[in-house]
Amino acid sequence: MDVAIVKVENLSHRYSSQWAIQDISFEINQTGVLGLLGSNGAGKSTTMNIMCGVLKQTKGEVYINGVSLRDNPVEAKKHIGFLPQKPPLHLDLNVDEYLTHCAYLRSVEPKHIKAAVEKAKDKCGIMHFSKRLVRNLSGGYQQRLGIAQAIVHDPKFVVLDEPTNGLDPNQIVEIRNLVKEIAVDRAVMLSTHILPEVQMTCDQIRMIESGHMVFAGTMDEFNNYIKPDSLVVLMDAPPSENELRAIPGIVGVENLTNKRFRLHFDTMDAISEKVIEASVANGWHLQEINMEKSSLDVIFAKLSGKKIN
Ligand SMILES: Nc1ncnc2c1ncn2[C@@H]1O[C@H](COP(=O)(O)OP(=O)(O)OP(=O)(O)O)[C@@H](O)[C@H]1O
Repeated sequence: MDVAIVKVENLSHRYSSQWAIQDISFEINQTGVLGLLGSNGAGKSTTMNIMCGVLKQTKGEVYINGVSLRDNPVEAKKHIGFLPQKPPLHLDLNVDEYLTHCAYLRSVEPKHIKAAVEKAKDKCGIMHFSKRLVRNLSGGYQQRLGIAQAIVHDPKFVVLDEPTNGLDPNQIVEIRNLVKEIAVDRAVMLSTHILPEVQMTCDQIRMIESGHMVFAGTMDEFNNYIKPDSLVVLMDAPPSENELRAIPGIVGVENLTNKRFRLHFDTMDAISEKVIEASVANGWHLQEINMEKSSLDVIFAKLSGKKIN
């Protein structure tokens, strides 16, 4: 069986007397972007810092590519790249000097450093800035450089802490695309507060609240965490509300505007088909039919308030 890229086992951490996270467990088995969500103070940074080997956990284990971060930190860290919220840039070095320094710190073999630097620059679209001082790069290119330093040693696991923070809208789009690109052949864990960013970038979601894991699943599962219970329909020749209420599965009808109705249902079992069939059979001239899904904000709020057992 293939070894997990990351395995987190019963991770708990206490700052003085206060538990910041408790009993967090999950695995990352595939490449792609995993979003780590949670309100302020939920425990995301604590979890990420432990997973990057920056903070030593009170309890539990983290394995990176099967290597224990506690027992063999040097070996485990060869497989980890990290871009903290504040990129660790050396403003007085040029791009090549800085990346060479990072590759050296990351134990890339000296004979492979030049190629590793070129590859990271190429991946991050900063080839043309090789000799530019880091301080003279724009915010977006500094962030690209931050990502380049996180992948210069070609790690299997990369952690990015709010990588689009402080960027302008164009730079944000570019960095999101870059994050998706680097996640093609490695696992990327992304912490962000921006829910549309999560939707656009992430394949998997883990959500922490008050130090506990409250959600673990795919982006689709997160999107559908709150089951829809209504449809909005537009009909050119609508029947009475009573006739709509008589469709099997429909339990309530709201007249929204002229010819537009919200239909509440109790079970999703082929409900759209039932409405369409009734419309065709009775000549109601159905023009539009849309399932009403909860927004990410509503799902996030519901999970944030989830009771911890
Ligand atoms: N160095 C520290 N000493 C004591 N308590 C800490 C320390 N760092 C974090 N905490 C506490 O641990 C809990 C989790 O904090 P953490 O920074 O991991 O949350 P977070 O989800 O990353 O929050 P944010 O989104 O605001 O960065 C919070 O209650 C926080 O106050």
